[in-house]
Amino acid sequence: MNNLYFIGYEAAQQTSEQLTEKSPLANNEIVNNKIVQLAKQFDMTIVDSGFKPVANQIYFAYSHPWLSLYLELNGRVTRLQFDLAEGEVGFRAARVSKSNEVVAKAIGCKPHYRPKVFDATAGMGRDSLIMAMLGCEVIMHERSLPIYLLLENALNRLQQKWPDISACMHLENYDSLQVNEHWIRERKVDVVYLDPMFPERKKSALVKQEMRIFKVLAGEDADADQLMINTLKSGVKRVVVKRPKGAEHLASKKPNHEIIAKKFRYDVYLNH
Ligand SMILES: C[S@@+](CC[C@H](N)C(=O)[O-])C[C@H]1O[C@@H](n2cnc3c(N)ncnc32)[C@H](O)[C@@H]1O
Repeated sequence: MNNLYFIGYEAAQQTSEQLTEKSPLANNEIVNNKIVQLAKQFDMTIVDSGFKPVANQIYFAYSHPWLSLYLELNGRVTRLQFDLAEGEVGFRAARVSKSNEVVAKAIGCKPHYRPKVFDATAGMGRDSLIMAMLGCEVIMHERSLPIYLLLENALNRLQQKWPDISACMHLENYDSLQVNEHWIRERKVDVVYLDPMFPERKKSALVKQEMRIFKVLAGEDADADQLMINTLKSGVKRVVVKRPKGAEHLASKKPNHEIIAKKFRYDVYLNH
């Protein structure tokens, strides 16, 4: 998946037929500037009219302030955008309860203490948002470039709505497997949070086409055990792993304790 193409926002349609229509780049300065800037930064091609979407190629469209990704999967072109401040995600985030959130217990929040968290598998940024809402500083790593770009765009929109919260969320396009003891110490990380993909999620959450596309972009996270081993070696005080109920422990490491939530569980490891 090395080829990423930008299309103008006029081309931001949802079906293959519509995508093949003539679609000149929008005559809109903000939109054009944003597309040109991203295309330059990430070495992408700008496609502005009369193209056919190719299976497994990723297309982006920017319609200020939304970045959308289009991917053809099984003959259907689907659009993917990330919400943080908007929709259900924003609604839930606005109602975060400082005392009742399960994640607050898992990461070790206390009445006058908020840990600095490193979310090593940022994804759609939803868990990071909840932790930032709880008052934590969160460093977020996402290694998939398309997912990173969508998340960065969602964070930009979050900044308009909740600037104080977005100021606590620091996203980097980086592979967390590279993180070591020195980095953890230098960035003053108290807790590492891991939520790698889990194949069995296919049956439940991944039924939606958007979630299938997310999985194509992120892959299976087959190296999650290695990430866990590296994380424990980094000497961080606490590691929290989000797992589906009934799943094995990452790297077969038994946690110090488990917190069971409605749909998943948290494995908590304390590093002494
Ligand atoms: C299940 S999703 C995380 C969902 C996230 N907790 C949320 O609330 O939206 C897993 C994400 O972690 C990313 N990921 C997996 N291993 C990684 C690594 N070693 N470094 C950076 N990102 C990683 C994947 O690309 C994927 O986007």
